[in-house]
Amino acid sequence: MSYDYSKVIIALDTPDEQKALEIVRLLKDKVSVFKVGLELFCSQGPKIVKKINNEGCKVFLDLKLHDIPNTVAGAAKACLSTGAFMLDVHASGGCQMMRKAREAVDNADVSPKPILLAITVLTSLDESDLAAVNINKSPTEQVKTLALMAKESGLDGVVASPKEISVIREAAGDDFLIVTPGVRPAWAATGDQKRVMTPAQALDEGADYIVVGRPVTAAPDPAEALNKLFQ
Ligand SMILES: O=C(O)c1cc(=O)[nH]c(=O)n1[C@@H]1O[C@H](COP(=O)(O)O)[C@@H](O)[C@H]1O
Repeated sequence: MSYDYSKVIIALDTPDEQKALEIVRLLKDKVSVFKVGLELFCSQGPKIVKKINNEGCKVFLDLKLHDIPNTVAGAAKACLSTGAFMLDVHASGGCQMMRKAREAVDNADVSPKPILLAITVLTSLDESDLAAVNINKSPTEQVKTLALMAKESGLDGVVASPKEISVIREAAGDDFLIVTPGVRPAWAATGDQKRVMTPAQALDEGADYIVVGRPVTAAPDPAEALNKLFQ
């Protein structure tokens, strides 16, 4: 079975601009969306987004905004000027916060508008981690609650683990985007990810995008690792 590499987002978790751009240049024939997270953004600032765009690639600007509604609205507005293709906020910031982020995107004079996603339950957390913060629900139940809040707040989709795809689809429908990190080919180490499936399983379950970092970027030959992502 052949899998669609346009659904693959590569996470550039490095503080180093040259290393990030090297990976983009090495993989851009196959993948067109790269993720700039807090490590790269805090090290290099917003200009890194333009530099990746100049390579002909799109950027998921993954800053996981989570604050009071007014502050998140301002930060989302500031993110829009970077030219990002995707932005995210934490669903657990609440519906009012997510609606303010939605308004900031809708009111901005940018075209096309970025996709606005909500983080549900981080893929590094399991049931015992949720219990430790007094959330006495399974990750699946909590993801469903947060995904429905995100949908009600007008967001375009959510970030969740592949294990929750079918529950989100059933609750939120086919036109709600599902982006799944926590993907690990059978040949890769799980590391700090707890709710995982393989990239092939995640796409079979119906993920719109999968996010993968270290199995590709930390491999001795990232291009070869990308080629065998679905094995
Ligand atoms: O928002 C994310 O992208 C994200 C959400 C989540 O729940 N889990 C998660 O791992 N991520 C990100 O996805 C990437 C996964 O990287 P690897 O674990 O190296 O494949 C990292 O950049 C994380 O910040």
